Amino acid sequence: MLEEFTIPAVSEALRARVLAAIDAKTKPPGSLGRIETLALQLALAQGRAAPDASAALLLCAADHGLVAEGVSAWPSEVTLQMVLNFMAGGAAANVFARSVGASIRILDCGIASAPPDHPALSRAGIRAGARNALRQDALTADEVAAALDFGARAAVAEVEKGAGIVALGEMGIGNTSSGALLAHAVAGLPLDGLTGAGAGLDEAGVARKLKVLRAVAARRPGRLSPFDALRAFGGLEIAAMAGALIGASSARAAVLVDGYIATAAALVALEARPEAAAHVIFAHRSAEAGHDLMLDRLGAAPLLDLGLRLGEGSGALLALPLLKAAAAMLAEMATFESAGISGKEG
Ligand SMILES: O=C(O)c1ccc[n+]([C@@H]2O[C@H](COP(=O)([O-])O)[C@@H](O)[C@H]2O)c1
Ligand SMILES: Cc1cc2nc[nH]c2cc1C
Repeated sequence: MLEEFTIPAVSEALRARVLAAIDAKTKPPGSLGRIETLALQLALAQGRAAPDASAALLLCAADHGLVAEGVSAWPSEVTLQMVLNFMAGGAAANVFARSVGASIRILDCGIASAPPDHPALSRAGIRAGARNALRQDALTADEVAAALDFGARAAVAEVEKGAGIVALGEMGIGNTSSGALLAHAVAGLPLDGLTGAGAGLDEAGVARKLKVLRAVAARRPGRLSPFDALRAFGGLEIAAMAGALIGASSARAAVLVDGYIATAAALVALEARPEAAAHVIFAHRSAEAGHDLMLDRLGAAPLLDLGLRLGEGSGALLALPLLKAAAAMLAEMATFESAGISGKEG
């Protein structure tokens, strides 16, 4: 998967240097807890002792033919309508991005009806939505490869424009179904534990969704490779996020993963490219059932637990100030020596 995007190995010399720099700051060793490990992770991911916390959110949007089977409380048109909202600056993602100083690039990875041109929009031009995965594979091999490549190149472009952190968020009615199916097929997690309300199904709706997902999974039973799972279950935005994770890692950025669907993309990408793990930070624990199963499988300790289940990168943007604080700690905090403070006794 994306072999041309090679991910540099973490420098052990840099690790020692950054750990020493953190311990030289005016605080008892370890007293900034997770902020210290975040600072180290940012530095190692970026390959520099003074990491950059400027962030770009890739907002990956696409549609899903499986919505025809009643797996979402919302119609597919809402994907495009929300993308128009992103363009107008009115969505939660826009509000939070403005409040934390992150940029947003909207990626039309395969929306059923194309949005109008906009300076913040890039188009994949692959296909207008994934096929109905109950009837046939959601994507062809060429479509998966193109979506991975589109995401990887979009991420590299953001790093080249100056982002040290690439945040991954999405918009796609029906995409919790793809997320559940991918986590089931790639990681062997149980489908019933992975199936939740998504954007607002009631109890009967969740039961219907689980029935559909079981039937979809039965069409492609057993464990699948990350690539084959994306073919079978889609979606284009999830493949693009998986590609973006690999692309951003290859370009020496940290990757900030949003909620349930972005984590499914990370599960797929890290199964294919485990060497990217050093770059990946999980922003929050979503309220969507099954997110904790994915996070546990990844050995991830998300930064926030706020009961969020929106998507669109909202949780990643809310976690960003913690990363900014970690980078600022490394860059700006005085050392015992510079501040003339006595060292610890004993
Ligand atoms: O990020 C999450 O944890 C999350 C959890 C549930 C739903 N969503 C959002 O809701 C949409 C998918 O929900 P659904 O029910 O249509 O599959 C999609 O646009 C996601 O951004 C997002
Ligand atoms: C309104 C709405 C906004 C969203 N943002 C991300 N997923 C979403 C799903 C819905 C339904």
